[in-house]
Amino acid sequence: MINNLAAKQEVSELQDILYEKNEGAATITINRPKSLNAFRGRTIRELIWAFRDAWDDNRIGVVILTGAGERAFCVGGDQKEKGDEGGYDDNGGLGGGIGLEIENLHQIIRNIPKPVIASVNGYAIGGGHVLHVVCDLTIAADTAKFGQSGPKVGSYDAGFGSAYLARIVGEKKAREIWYLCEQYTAHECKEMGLVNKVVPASELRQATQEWAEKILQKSPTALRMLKASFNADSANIQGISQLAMGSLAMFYNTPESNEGKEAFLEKRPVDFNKFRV
Ligand SMILES: CC(C)(COP(=O)(O)OP(=O)(O)OC[C@H]1O[C@@H](n2cnc3c(N)ncnc32)[C@H](O)[C@@H]1OP(=O)(O)O)[C@@H](O)C(=O)NCCC(=O)NCCSC(=O)CCC(=O)c1ccccc1C(=O)O
Repeated sequence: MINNLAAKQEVSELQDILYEKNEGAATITINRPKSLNAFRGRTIRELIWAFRDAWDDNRIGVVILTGAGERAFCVGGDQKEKGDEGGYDDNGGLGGGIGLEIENLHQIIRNIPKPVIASVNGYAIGGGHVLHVVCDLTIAADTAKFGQSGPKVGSYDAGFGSAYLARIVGEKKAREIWYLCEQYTAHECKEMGLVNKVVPASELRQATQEWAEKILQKSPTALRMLKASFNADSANIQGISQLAMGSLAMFYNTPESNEGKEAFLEKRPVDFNKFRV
């Protein structure tokens, strides 16, 4: 898996996340609010490092993942950091060849033997939506918005982002989410079984804390084994995820994918018609 000593050297100073530990709970906050907490290569490396640290620390029994500011949890890959020739290359993190170790991040969220709560404080879009999907539990502010956007911007997560999503919301709904790229309210997501609890935005922090405290009162071994059991049923998606990220690396090198990215950055309507041949 991941050598956390090497990772620690690489992220010796956290720039893109905040990380705090308090009475058994570790809170990881994606801290790029100016970009609506979009992630770049460094962000993913820092997230992996923090999850690994929480894994190694026996005093930690629950992990909370959230976003800084009031607008966003995370809106996926930072389109402004994406190069013309294949992914989010910023000198490292070549997992899957897309310049982001996103597969490793999904794996560590799933495999850390402690419950992970996504505390969704705003937009959870694209790769940011996938992050809450792979967390064990999701508590959302009533102002939060959820959705996938890949096919609008020339991207996709055809691993846990699609196959595991379908297990949660059902095949039809998962296809709708990806094919139409619409946004859904927190209450709509609760109805789909995609969100566990919705609270007023001003109560999100407190509600998340209360769930963390309830989890901390439970047997850590029982929770560890239950999480392993829940994971076992969807473990085959890891192989699909490898294929998906490998194909994404090749897709990012195409004019079709670039059209999606450029249209978003230039704030103009996208034109994929020329690729329907
Ligand atoms: C999130 C929005 C719906 C918010 O809309 P709105 O409220 O109108 O605000 P904006 O004015 O659009 O945005 C404010 C400000 O933030 C910048 N910004 C927003 N999103 C991004 C981003 N992803 N990267 C960089 N910057 C972003 C925006 O440009 C504005 O800045 P200004 O300087 O003021 O112009 C809306 O913003 C939106 O739809 N954003 C795009 C979200 C997106 O496309 N995310 C990536 C999707 S890719 C995907 O879904 C599948 C792929 C995937 O999951 C994945 C898998 C493996 C690796 C990476 C990814 C990945 O996510 O890329």
